[in-house]
Amino acid sequence: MAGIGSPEDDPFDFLFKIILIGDSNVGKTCVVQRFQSGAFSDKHQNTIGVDFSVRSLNIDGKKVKVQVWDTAGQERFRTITQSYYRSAHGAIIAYDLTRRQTFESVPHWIHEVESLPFLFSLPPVPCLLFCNKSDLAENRQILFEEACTLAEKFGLLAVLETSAKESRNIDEVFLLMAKELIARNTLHFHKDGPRNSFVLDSRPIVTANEPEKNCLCG
Ligand SMILES: Nc1nc2c(ncn2[C@@H]2O[C@H](COP(=O)(O)OP(=O)(O)OP(=O)(O)O)[C@@H](O)[C@H]2O)c(=O)[nH]1
Ligand SMILES: [Mg+2]
Repeated sequence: MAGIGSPEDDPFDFLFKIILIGDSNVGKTCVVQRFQSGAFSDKHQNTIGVDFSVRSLNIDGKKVKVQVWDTAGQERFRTITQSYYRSAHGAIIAYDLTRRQTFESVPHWIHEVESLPFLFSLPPVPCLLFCNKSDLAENRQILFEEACTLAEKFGLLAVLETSAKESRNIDEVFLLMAKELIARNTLHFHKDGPRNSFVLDSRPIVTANEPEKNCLCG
């Protein structure tokens, strides 16, 4: 599997493709922008289709490229966004803790992930939940404990409260997912690939152990 651009110019140890889903206006794009560039803008523009971004992380001395596909939450883009699911390694689902409706949509998003074919993961597809806008806690409509219960019920990896505005828990979301993907995937050495690199094989991968299901409560 090829990396982005020239592997010689930009070698990496791992490459993970992560799909970001959830209702419109929960702050998916703001979270990705904060993760990628450290910036936050109040200027709002709904995503049209899918936006793509990439950031390299250093995890335990390894260079990990995280490609994030930030999807539009609006219903009218659903056909386009679903076409990106199958080449993702993991899914991150977002809701807005000030709007209960966005939390009630989470089972629907989980169902979408479970019902669509993923090329690079066998079920259960690693799925992580975050509740955004924790800076607006005074308008909270969903207790964190409710989110933990839901995460446990559906076997999600973790649930985190984030704020793109105040830069809370943003890197942690992607780090948790990347670490989980490193832990659960069998890696194959590609002789012709980037120097000193292991990249994910494009076959579905069987894991020996069930991933630990965490709810980061408290
Ligand atoms: N207070 C607060 N506002 C936020 C936060 N994150 C995003 N917003 C605001 O929420 C609105 C929606 O943000 P987006 O990132 O565009 O939402 P989205 O989920 O990408 O929406 P779609 O692209 O339509 O799916 C914008 O007005 C943001 O400024 C946050 O952490 N705190
Ligand atoms: Mg968006």
